[in-house]
Amino acid sequence: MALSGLKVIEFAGLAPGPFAGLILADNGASVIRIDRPGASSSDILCRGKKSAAINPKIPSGKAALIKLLASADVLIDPFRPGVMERLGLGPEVFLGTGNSPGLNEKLIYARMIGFPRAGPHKDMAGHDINYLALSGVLSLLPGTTDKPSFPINLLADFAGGGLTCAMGILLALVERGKSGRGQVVDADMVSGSRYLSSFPLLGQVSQSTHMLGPRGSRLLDGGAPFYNIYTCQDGQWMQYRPDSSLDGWVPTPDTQFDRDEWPKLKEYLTKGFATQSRDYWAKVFHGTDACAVPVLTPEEAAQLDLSRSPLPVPHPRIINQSQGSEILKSVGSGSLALQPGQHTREILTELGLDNAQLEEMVRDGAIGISKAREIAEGNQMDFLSAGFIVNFEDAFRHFFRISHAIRVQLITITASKIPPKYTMSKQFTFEEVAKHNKPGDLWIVIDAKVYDLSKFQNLHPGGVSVLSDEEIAGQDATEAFFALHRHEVLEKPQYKRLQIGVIAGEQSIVKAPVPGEISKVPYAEPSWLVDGFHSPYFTEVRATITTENSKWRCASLWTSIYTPKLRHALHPYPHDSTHTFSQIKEEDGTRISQELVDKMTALNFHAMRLGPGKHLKGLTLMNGIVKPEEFDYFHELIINQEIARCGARGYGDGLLSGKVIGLPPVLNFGSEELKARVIPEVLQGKKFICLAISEAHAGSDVMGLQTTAVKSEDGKEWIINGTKKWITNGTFADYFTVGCKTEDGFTVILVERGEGVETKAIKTSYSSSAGTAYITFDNARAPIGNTLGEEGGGIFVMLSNFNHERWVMCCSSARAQRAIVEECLKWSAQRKAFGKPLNSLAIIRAKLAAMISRAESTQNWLENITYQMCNMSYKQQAGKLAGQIAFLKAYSTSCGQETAKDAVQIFGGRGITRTGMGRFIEHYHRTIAFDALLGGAEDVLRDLGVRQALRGMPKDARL
Ligand code: HEM
Repeated sequence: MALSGLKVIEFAGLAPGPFAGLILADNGASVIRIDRPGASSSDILCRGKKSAAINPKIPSGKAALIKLLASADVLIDPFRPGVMERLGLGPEVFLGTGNSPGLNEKLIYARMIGFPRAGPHKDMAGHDINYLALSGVLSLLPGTTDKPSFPINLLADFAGGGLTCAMGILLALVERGKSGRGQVVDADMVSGSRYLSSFPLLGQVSQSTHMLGPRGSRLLDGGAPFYNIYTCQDGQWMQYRPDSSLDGWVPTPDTQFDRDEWPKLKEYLTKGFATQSRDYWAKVFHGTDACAVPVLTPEEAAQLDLSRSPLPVPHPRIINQSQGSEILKSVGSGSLALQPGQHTREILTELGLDNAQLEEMVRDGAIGISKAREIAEGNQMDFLSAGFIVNFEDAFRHFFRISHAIRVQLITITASKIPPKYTMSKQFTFEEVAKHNKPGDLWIVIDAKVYDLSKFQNLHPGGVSVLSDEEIAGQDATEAFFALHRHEVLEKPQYKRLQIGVIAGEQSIVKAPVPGEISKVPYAEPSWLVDGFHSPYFTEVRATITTENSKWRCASLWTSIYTPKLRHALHPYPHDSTHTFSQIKEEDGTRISQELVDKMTALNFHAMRLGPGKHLKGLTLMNGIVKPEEFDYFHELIINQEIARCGARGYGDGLLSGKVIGLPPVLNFGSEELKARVIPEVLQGKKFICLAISEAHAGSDVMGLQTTAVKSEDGKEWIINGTKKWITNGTFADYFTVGCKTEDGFTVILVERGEGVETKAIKTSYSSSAGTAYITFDNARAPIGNTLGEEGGGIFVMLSNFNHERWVMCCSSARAQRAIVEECLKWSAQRKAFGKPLNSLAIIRAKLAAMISRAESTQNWLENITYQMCNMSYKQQAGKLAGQIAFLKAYSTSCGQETAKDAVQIFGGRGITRTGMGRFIEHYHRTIAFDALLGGAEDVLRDLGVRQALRGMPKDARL
């Protein structure tokens, strides 16, 4: 194609810039749209383009953009004057100035703005209608006598703007072919509209008679009866330059240009056309030179188009560019939706950036990587789901490959796209459904709802043959469906739309899980949340809060997280209601947004995660649902368990787990000055902190750590050297609570991010949403006042911290096991093997029994220890509970590992598949190893517990 090999970088903007890019893409150019990370896009002019989400305000993002532009042919700048310059991406950077060379002097730097760049309106915001108004063209357009009307946004945005800009780019390319140099193309919509309107504007200047007179009286603005639109009998219109006669007054050939006769001629034509339908008149005039044609709808126009496509095809056609396949291929070469960041990884990898660099850029907010794979899969599934126009193009592309015949049929279907044939509440009988039992006319019933899969069948990820099976097509496929799909499949908008009605007199029985609702599945909730059960620990006061646990989730924190509006703001790419925020984050690995951190701050969530204590004084907790002085470890237990409920392990840690383990040493052992400075900003989510103990050299063995801290000559600072590994939240932390070897032994020091501190991401088996880091301290400095506890007394600081940290892990582990129990109970009931539900097999029941027992025993032991914590001082806890908690931690994670293993056996292949029925099992099985290591490996902890017990043995104890 004409522009093959041309690399175009288009900064995302409104209609004109994207249209210029579209013209280039349609003609073979590779167009990359640059979006802002986290932005959403409703741009439909994205056919054949790719998207990279890059933030030029972050240094690494800017560097990547410069690299990209240094190898590009064309840049499309849609911003107001000065924006690109302020970003350091102005034309001079690439094209050079008189004195200094540019980075890419072949670049064609196309600038598309509204008002002329040098005029008085240059800095004002505007839209098509404003540019048209200032161009002088709007005042010439038809309308009523007192004001003109405007042709939607076609004139300034597209004709005077995008098209003109594309023409400028082509001219510059021709020029570059001669000179070898690129240049700036300066296109503004006011000037473009004026140029485009040369005919009427020149007509005005030359005082052409056609252009004279008030609006509505001139040749081309509705004045002339023969340049007009007439309503026919059926309410449709004819556009007409006539040549006819009628009773009474009869126009003569001279009447046409006799302006005094125009009113009569108009009336004559108006009455005449109203006597017959539009299609009647269309037939009368067809094939004549009367210049009268019907006014078509876009769908009808599509039928007449050579391409037979409802999508406008690139034009003009260039000789040798075959009008059939080439054009259609280019129309079908992209979707009407382009996800911001969909191709970031691909584009930047091509540019030479490696995965580690990309990960780091994601964390820095320099780039956004949307879930391209899912989107690609989504596109596949989305085709034609309900004849929605946005899906049409993919469907078209898909079918185009299959056969011409189907393609034509498809166009017919989608051209009449809009009103769905049925509403979701339309009632059918099983007999009616049964008639639709063939490919192409295929309905099924799932849980009393009727789905029309005729258009979806070829796009079904499980294939078409399963759907056309005689036991499925036209039948009640509820059982077959739930054996193979999670319920949330039906909740996804693209599949929900397949529902065309319900079965009369039948009730749906499958209930979609509602976030925040208490599960009715046995053992899916701890007993104190289950109706009819009692607890010694969850008192009336606490129970109100806890049994309204769902309220906690629904009404406060979780609503903030899951509210669709917020979710949209936080995560702009499309997803359905059940594909929760946490799952998305877990998958894309980006860190939680500041907006979410702030929402949590508003509830004082960060403070509550540190347990009861002075730090809560004066705070309003959870919108006042619990008083600071009443807040105890049971409340904190609930918080920890609610976080675990999201079933996204890395994301859970990304919700600032680093603070839960990194801040207590400051809280309990920091100087007053340090506490006053650090604690408020961390609890308010303004700064992030992590605990940096483990190293490549030593993990559970803290005394084997090799990071050193020595005092500076003046004795005022620590100078720290060494490395730390597997540090949760480390990639984005501002503060590091660091375990160091010092002269006196082991000392804990608070180090601030600054010179000598470097962090980089470590890829682990869970999500990089957790910000797991490798840290290097290279002569990093910290004031002596940042010492936490005694010099050489670090082990004491850490021991008391370990208790809390391990207990938090036990809370999460108990909850996570329960979620797996629920999954397994549901799956074994709905999955059939050897003709019976899985749960009819004794071996499966034995596995369930073991899982339930493990989850229950972990929770019950946990509650007992929590009760002890509520009744002991921090110091007493350190002395008495270290062993208990170490045992529980080792027990719960070993239970978790067993449960993960059993669950995979129950789920079979699905248990190791990242999507579909077993996705939570796969996730748990993959990430449980973390829990078994963090806070001390299981064997180390057990041994610690026994040693503590041995120390407590009475000297006189004898058998
Ligand atoms: C509204 C109707 C249906 C929709 C929207 C639908 C959608 C899907 C989706 C999205 C998948 C991908 C699986 C996943 O990752 O979860 C899938 C897989 C599958 N579907 Fe369907 N489906 C429907 C009906 C059916 C029916 C009635 C059958 C009949 C047996 C069926 C059989 C399958 C099979 C065998 C797979 C592959 C499962 C696997 O890989 O484990 N589907 N379907």
